[in-house]
Amino acid sequence: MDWLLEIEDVCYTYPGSETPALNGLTMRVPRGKRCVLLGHNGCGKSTLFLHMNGIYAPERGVVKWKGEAFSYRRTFLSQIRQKVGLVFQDPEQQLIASTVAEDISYGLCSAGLSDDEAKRKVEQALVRFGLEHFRERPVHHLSLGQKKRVALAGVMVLEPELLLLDEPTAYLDRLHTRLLMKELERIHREEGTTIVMATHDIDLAYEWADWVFVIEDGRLALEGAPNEVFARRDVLEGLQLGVPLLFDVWEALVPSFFPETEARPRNVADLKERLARCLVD
Ligand SMILES: Nc1ncnc2c1ncn2[C@@H]1O[C@H](COP(=O)(O)OP(=O)(O)OP(=O)(O)O)[C@@H](O)[C@H]1O
Repeated sequence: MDWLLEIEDVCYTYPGSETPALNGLTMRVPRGKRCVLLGHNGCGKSTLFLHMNGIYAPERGVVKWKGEAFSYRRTFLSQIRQKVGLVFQDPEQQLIASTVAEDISYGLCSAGLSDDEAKRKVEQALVRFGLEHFRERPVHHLSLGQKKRVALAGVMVLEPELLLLDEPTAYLDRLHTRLLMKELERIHREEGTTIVMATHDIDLAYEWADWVFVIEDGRLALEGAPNEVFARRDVLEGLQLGVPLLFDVWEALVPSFFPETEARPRNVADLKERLARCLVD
């Protein structure tokens, strides 16, 4: 496999803390994949993201971009932050400009785009995230979910090669979760963006991802294709993470309705279709 970003034996302990947040973590992000990062509160997901775009430097271990170790010099860091976009869990940490349109255009202007080109991209992003009516709104007048959408738009408009999303659906309602997932699908398909999403939504993880990482106590506990990872019910239940609802439903239907050899459905629509066919037969 072709790795975009590699984390090798990385350790990191916050000042004043006795327990390491990352404790010998080794993992590789496969290029072009939609990856999810699963794990309990406090297992180290956000700390890992902060290492992946060079905001934090590891105490021990190495982070590599396309096989090259991070150097942490100013020029290297400014280049890596153009390639690796990070949307923080808390949008309040991300928003800087006074209005929504200014905030989304902030990174584009620093990237040296012409005013016309930046304006065109900002308009597109406003529509894609359902923010067209908030264009001139002061950022501090927005709800938390609206702020989260502005933060997502402001990073995604920069078209990073690797997009890191720390719980992107937190605070989003159903409609805006769907809009976000549609947008992630589009950038993955059209621009080949590699995406890593930290989430607690195991059902969304199963339907969306093509690679899954499970982190526990600052280390990699499990990784692989969703069907392989979620088949490890023993490990996932031992970690109190559980398995996707579709897995449980499928197991209740096999073998009475479907043979054990049949591949598992990846989403609800797929299951509905198969059930309809099965009931007609
Ligand atoms: N600024 C900080 N100072 C001290 N300790 C911290 C700091 N930030 C995080 N930690 C600790 O580091 C560990 C890892 O935290 P991190 O935020 O990376 O977890 P997480 O997996 O992202 O959690 P969540 O699912 O709740 O977002 C936790 O034990 C946390 O308490």
